[in-house]
Amino acid sequence: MSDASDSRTFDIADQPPPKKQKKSEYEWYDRAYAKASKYWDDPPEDDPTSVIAATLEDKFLHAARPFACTGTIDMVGALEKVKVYYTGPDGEASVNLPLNTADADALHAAGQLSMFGRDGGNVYDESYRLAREHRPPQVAISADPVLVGDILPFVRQHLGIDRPLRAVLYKVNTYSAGGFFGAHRDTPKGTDHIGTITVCLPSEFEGGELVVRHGGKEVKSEWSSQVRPTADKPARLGWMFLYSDCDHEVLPVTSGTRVTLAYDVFASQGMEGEQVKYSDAAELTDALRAAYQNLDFLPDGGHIAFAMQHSYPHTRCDELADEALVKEFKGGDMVWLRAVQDAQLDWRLLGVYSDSMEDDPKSYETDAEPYRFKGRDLPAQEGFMYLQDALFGSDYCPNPKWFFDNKDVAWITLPICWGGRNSYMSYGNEWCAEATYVNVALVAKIPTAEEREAALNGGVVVEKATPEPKQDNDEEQQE
Ligand SMILES: O=C(O)CCC(=O)C(=O)O
Ligand SMILES: [Fe+2]
Repeated sequence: MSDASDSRTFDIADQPPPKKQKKSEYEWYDRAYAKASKYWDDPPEDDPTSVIAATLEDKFLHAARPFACTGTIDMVGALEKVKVYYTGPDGEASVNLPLNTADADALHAAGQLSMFGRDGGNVYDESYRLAREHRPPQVAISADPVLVGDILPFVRQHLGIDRPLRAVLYKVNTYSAGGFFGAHRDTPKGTDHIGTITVCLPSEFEGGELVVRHGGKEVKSEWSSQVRPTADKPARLGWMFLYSDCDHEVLPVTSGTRVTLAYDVFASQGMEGEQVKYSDAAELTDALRAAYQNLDFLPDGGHIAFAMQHSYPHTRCDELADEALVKEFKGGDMVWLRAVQDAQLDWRLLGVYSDSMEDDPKSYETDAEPYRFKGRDLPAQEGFMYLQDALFGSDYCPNPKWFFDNKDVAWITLPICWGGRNSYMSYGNEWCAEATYVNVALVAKIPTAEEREAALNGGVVVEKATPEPKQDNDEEQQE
């Protein structure tokens, strides 16, 4: 396992910073920051709120889910005679699997140079990505390994994804000796774009491990030794699924030619009414209820904040960002949401952004400073705001009325990555203006001890309030 600080994010703001605002408009923010930092910097051990927040953090982090899974498929039956067709310099060509050295080299030689997304377009930069590619319809495979190998049902079961998945072949990557692809996230191609599947074709190569990192953990492929046939084993395909917001890289190929199929994986939307029961959500709900009922916890009232552990694709067109976004929640984030909903807390989803990224257009470089929280050391100038108000306009438009009412914020889980504020273009394996990753925190309101006591005695249930209309926010801002 590598050091957690290895992870990098690649969203860089492409727009000018938001207009300078009058001092008075920042006051709510400074107050809230001062209050919130009480729980990040040396939380006092004799403070019940800090102790309960730490217990909750422990329980919530424990409910994390895998972010990637990997396996192999024997090349028997429908895969035994599979062919890859491609357009080469002399027209149409085809190769059999397992790839012999001459065929793998010819496939590589016929490919286009691979670019990647940066600074509002695709660039070719061999210090970051050295690979070639073929894209459909210039490439095709006679039997689809994702279907034949039943990869999608396995992924759904292993990662606890309750929606049907669809995999679309995006391209064929080839890497000769020295080839690699630096750490990146896969550019979202829509709000339903959830993951990536890479299938490694059998050929002779060494190195070229695909490494996926998330939240301080890593999953690594072992394909160079797994895919080639031996005396007693058929050739195999290696595969990996990853949530595409997770950082991943292809380590240098040390010899031979490595060939992979890259698929974009989409999750079906509109599956309401089919809620899966998460057994660990019940335990988290109980912990939240216990905290709520403990009148020593945030006695003056305030908020608890959970930074979601995955980033989510968001588009300019999402009007109801909260509702649209929670439907896309991945892994443990869905369990956390369910727990907060079941505890009937009044919650909102707020964007988590880093201003500092705007100053560093080179953060895609592999030696760039990672943007990640270290412990509870939250940088001072971070903003939390309504997604629909804040993301794409340049207006810095928080909603102090609901959120920053000068109350304490106890952070239960902290963000592990985030994008720049107002960052629209995404930086990843391909430039795409369709959607961008956002990082969000689920923030729930905790009434004062007095209010909670009254509610508990009267059996009053605290319900999620409907979001305030935008003009209310504007009025509040102008006051
Ligand atoms: O070739 C691989 O294993 C992964 C390639 C990749 O990450 C990409 O094309 O985005
Ligand atoms: Fe990738």
